[in-house]
Amino acid sequence: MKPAYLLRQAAPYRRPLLTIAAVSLLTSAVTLVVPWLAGQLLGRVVEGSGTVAAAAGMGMGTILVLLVTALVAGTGLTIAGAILSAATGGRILADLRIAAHRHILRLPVPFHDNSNAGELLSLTTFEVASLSNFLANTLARMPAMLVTAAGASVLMFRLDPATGLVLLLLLPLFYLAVKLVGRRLRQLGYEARDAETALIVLAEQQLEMMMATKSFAQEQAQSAAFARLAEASRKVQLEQERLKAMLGPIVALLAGFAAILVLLLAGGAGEEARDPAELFSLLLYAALLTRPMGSLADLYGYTQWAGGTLARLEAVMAEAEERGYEDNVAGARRAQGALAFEDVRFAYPGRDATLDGISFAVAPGEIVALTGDNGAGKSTLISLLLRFYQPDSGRITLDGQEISTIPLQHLRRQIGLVPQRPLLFAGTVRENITYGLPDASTAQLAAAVELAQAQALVQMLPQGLETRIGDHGVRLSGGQRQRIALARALLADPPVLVFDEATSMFDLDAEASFVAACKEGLKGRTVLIVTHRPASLALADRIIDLHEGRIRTVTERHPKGA
Ligand SMILES: Nc1ncnc2c1ncn2[C@@H]1O[C@H](COP(=O)(O)OP(=O)(O)OP(=O)(O)O)[C@@H](O)[C@H]1O
Repeated sequence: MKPAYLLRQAAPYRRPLLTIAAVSLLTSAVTLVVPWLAGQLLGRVVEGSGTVAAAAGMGMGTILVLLVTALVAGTGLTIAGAILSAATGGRILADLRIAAHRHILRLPVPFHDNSNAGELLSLTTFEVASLSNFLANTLARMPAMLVTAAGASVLMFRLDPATGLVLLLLLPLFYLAVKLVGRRLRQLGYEARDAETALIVLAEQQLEMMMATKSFAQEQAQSAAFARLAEASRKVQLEQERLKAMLGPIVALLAGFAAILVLLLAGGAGEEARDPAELFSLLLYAALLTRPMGSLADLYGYTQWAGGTLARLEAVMAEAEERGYEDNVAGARRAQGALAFEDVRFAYPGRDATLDGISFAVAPGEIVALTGDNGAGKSTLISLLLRFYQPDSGRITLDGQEISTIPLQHLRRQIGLVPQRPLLFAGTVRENITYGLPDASTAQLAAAVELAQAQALVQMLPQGLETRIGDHGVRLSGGQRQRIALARALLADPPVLVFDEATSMFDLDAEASFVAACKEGLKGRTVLIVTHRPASLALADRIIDLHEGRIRTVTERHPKGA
């Protein structure tokens, strides 16, 4: 674990963490006083005199009051410490989650291409939870645990030096045992986390593939795959819990044996009879010592394990965010919509160039169709325009300004994209359409629905725009989903519209009618249409045909001035 990163994470919570540490130190001070007072009380009860207290002139009543006060204070402090730890742990958890999630949303598309959604999910949910628990509970309470252990040892040593000697001899043995078991615990912690993450990843993937599983009748195979992972996770967790279950009590037992030994030595060694008050205190201190010893062993493994999670979190947080985020782009000027690609070349990492030597310009208000074989690079070209990826060379401009210099969100808000596979979420039709413009007016909504040829669909739905779709709602057909995605892009009325096979699932009549409506409704907007279908091609002023990443032909359908 890198302590510097840990300290940075803990820095904003310095105050509550220090408060927890202070409260637990106080608790441990009170805890250390109790055995002594109890010993004195016992001495009074048995013999009528406790040596030290008697010397200090303390009466039995005073001792009783002090003892009760210490017990009540100890209880109060323990409760306060637990609540404080829970509150601080919760705060750290929420903050870490929010920060990690915000960061993940801002990471570039290539990062998401190469990472697994399930792994990110597990990092921001249960892994971060264990980390915040570690910071607030384990780390903040460690000083108190050490102080209790050290305090009990020192006080025992003062009461009886032979005790101290035995303790000193036991210490290296104890350290060795803790280190060995702690190492195994750390390994098991890693394995348990990996097993649990693999399970989440598979479950997520299987839920997404539900219809494929059913149509290929693969339920048994998929169940078996899940069962294997669930079983693996159970086994690791069992081993982990078994070790944990044994560790604390066994260490406590050994410490207990040591205490008995100490008592025997201390009780029998001296020529004079021991003061029963001292003996009783000694016994209580020995009992007190057993608790932190067990916890310290557990702590060692846990610290190592939390370090692993921290390293994963650190790796994700160290990934650079997309360049060009500006928090306030609301006031930026609407673009005219002139686009230009100038000798653009682009290759996905580790692959040959997907696009090469791409040059073309689109004037504001022009409609340009991109066509070409599967894999020719059409969607990639659109991705470059939206700055999902950066060209390796060449320039892409909007209104003459290179897009890499335009604030990212402003650029993207100038472009209404309808992707090949519309992404709709479980919510109402209205929520889905207004996704990019949550405060759209009724008139804007109605216009977008009409232009997307979605009125008939909305009227047909049981609660119109308020009908829930997706999970717990109505399932829509491919063409219906496309209409909603179209309405979503048209709603904000951006100066540039990009339709990537946006009407590929429309029936022919519907497509022809959409094309006709677009001719009228999209006047003045720059439109890029990726399509193979004649009705959409008929809409275009120009058709650019791509072949293996290069422009093969350009067909002017409505030559300028004609
Ligand atoms: N994220 C990615 N990482 C690596 N390679 C990719 C990625 N996305 C696409 N490709 C590759 O880039 C090439 C062009 O893909 P693209 O989706 O741009 O083609 P397309 O012309 O839109 O095809 P289609 O008509 O089938 O939709 C393909 O060979 C594809 O495998």
